[in-house]
Amino acid sequence: MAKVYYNGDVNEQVLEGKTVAIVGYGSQGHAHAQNLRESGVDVIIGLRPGKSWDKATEDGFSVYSVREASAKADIIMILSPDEHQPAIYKESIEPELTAGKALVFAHGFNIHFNQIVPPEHVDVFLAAPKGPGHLVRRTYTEGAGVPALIAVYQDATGQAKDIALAYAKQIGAARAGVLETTFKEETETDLFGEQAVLCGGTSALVKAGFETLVEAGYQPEIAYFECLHELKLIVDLMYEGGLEYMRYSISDTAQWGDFQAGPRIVTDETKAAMKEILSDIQKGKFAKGWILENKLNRPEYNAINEAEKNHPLEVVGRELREMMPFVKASKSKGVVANAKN
Ligand SMILES: NC(=O)C1=CN([C@@H]2O[C@H](COP(=O)(O)OP(=O)(O)OC[C@H]3O[C@@H](n4cnc5c(N)ncnc54)[C@H](OP(=O)(O)O)[C@@H]3O)[C@@H](O)[C@H]2O)C=CC1
Ligand SMILES: CC[C@](O)(C(C)=O)C(=O)O
Ligand SMILES: [Mg+2]
Ligand SMILES: [Mg+2]
Repeated sequence: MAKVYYNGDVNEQVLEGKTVAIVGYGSQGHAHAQNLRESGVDVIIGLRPGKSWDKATEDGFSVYSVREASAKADIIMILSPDEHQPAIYKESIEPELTAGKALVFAHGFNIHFNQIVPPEHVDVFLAAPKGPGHLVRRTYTEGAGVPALIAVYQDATGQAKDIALAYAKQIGAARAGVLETTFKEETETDLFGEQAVLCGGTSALVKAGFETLVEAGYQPEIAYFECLHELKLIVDLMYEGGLEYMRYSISDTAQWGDFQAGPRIVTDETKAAMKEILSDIQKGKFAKGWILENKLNRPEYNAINEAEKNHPLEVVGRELREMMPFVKASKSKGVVANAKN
């Protein structure tokens, strides 16, 4: 059984007297910065001039160039997009990495796939929330938290694990649970989870269900509610009490349908595809493709992104959400206001 750390297991005093620089003020960046500050940590922000710089300034932070912030900080957390991190690191962070500082990641991609190679005299660790940044922030303000993983890649000070735990605690994660892992395990499981289940698998399932109903002549609005909107309500039940609680709440008819239809949808073939996806991640094939796609300025990413925005599911969804103020309310909490460019 994995050891899970909670608030009482963690000594946050190791962060006392230390300055944390958060590089990037997007989904994870704004959440880490605001949660750490409210937990009493000294936080500064590293950015290039632009929208995020203005937002972080508006939110009351001292904002510097990434180089200046890296020079001032003891702990440098890189929360810019994975694909920009190697260049930002080389140009603005590496020159300021004096002995005893800590370089921190929320995802292990660039260390695990050797895109960033830090000097031996710094701590390198991971504090990776297992949830979207806007929920890292929202749950913190509600007195709860999103669980996180920590991992130590280099321990130059002998304190890397304690600092990692304290960091995770101060963003609110130890309210929910913090687990120790390795960069390899975090990177491979995170990529697998988002591709096969959480994002890729779920989006494809929702779209296929919607298309099946609409192609059979049913109203798109009904198909949207059935295949997308209600998914959140079902997943909320799973989140609160596992599959058992979800099945307790749904009708027996639905539960029988679940048992009968589930294995016809996710077949041995689907599982074989999942194994292939995992293998591509483990062998570095996915990473290589993503790095190349970025070098070419994302031709495929941009084309698919545009087509997806115009999918009938998205068109009808935008219209229906306009009529649901409680759904739109999440925008004012920052989910869309802080969205990526
Ligand atoms: N999104 C999530 O919820 C999760 C993300 N992670 C990890 O967290 C890290 C951050 O991801 P995420 O929060 O999605 O990132 P975002 O895409 O939200 O980050 C955007 C931020 O990075 C800044 N940025 C972009 N390029 C540069 C640059 N060249 N110099 C300085 N700042 C720059 C942007 O500023 P500007 O406005 O100037 O463009 C903006 O503030 C990644 O490692 C990711 O894998 C881990 C768990 C979940
Ligand atoms: C599920 C996607 C994620 O891994 C996350 C929010 O945890 C990400 O990279 O954004
Ligand atoms: Mg993740
Ligand atoms: Mg991820």
